[in-house]
Amino acid sequence: MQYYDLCVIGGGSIGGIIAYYSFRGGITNIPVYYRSIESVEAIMKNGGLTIKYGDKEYLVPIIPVHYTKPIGKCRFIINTVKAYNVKDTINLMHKITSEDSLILMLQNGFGSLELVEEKIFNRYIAGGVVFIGAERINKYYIVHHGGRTIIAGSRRGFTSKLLELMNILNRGGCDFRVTSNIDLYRWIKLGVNAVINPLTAITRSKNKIVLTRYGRILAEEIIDELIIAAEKHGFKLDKERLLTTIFRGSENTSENYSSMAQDVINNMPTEIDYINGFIAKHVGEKSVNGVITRIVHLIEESYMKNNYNKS
Ligand SMILES: NC(=O)C1=CN([C@@H]2O[C@H](COP(=O)(O)OP(=O)(O)OC[C@H]3O[C@@H](n4cnc5c(N)ncnc54)[C@H](O)[C@@H]3O)[C@@H](O)[C@H]2O)C=CC1
Ligand SMILES: CC(C)(CO)C(=O)C(=O)O
Repeated sequence: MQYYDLCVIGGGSIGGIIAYYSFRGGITNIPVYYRSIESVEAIMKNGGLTIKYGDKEYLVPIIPVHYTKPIGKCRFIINTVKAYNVKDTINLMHKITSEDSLILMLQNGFGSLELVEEKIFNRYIAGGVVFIGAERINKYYIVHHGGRTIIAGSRRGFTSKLLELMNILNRGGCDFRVTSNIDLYRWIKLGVNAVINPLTAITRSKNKIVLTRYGRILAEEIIDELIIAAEKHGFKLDKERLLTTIFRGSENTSENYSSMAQDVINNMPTEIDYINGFIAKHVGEKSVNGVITRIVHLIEESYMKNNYNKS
């Protein structure tokens, strides 16, 4: 059985960026698991992934693998598929891990980490929040639009494995930090995503749309409800600090189309149920977050075939 230091599941925008930082951090053989065979072939032909960061392009020589054909076990597994695809990767995660492996889930919103914690035992499991803007232009070309921070932590108690992963990614230039209170950061990141993602998706705009007059008004309305939801889970969030974080995040990734705007532009499903839909579940479906969730679902229905008759 072949052993690898680090594998990525889901070679999209963030998966590609993780491969980039890992390679620069000294990991040379990085299996990246793809859902489509066309992606595997395109990346082989290109000799790896091309990552554009600033005005430079870097070729990252990964090992592209189809997710149905695992090639060995991994010490670190970074899962970067969309939240609604996580359930399809459970089997793969079982196959490519041993009891010594650490799985890091990097999905936005709430639900993905919980699902993996529920389904996978005898493994180290952590969650992380990503403050990086990235865009997949084609199957092998990804643009890094800014931000470089990832905060990670395990809800199953401290593990030094996260510090090992931190060393690799820090060496590669990623500002990867480890926290003992990952849920606090997940709530803060939920605030960032609950504002930036739907506003950019509805308007098909870059992240800087949030900095406009109406972007700021809606941000406040969304955040007021998030604070109520967080309180129900025992987290007291400060509104002004949260808004500052959100507006700073929009500035740092101003030229990025958020992951949800990219979904809408590419006629793909969105993660709205894991973000604003999750908040609406706590504060009522008639809330601002409830309305935003339904508007994004309406937009999805406008392009997802055969959905028009669904109730
Ligand atoms: N793009 C961004 O700027 C940011 C994204 N995020 C979050 O990171 C996560 C990933 O987002 P993106 O990279 O933008 O998504 P993406 O859609 O670009 O990439 C996800 C990839 O996973 C692949 N995939 C789906 N099912 C699979 C399977 N069973 N096996 C292997 N691969 C599979 C898809 O084909 C796709 O290429 C999301 O939860 C998103 O919210 C967080 C921060 C920033
Ligand atoms: C940080 C941000 C807002 C970057 O665009 C993001 O998390 C996303 O696009 O999903």
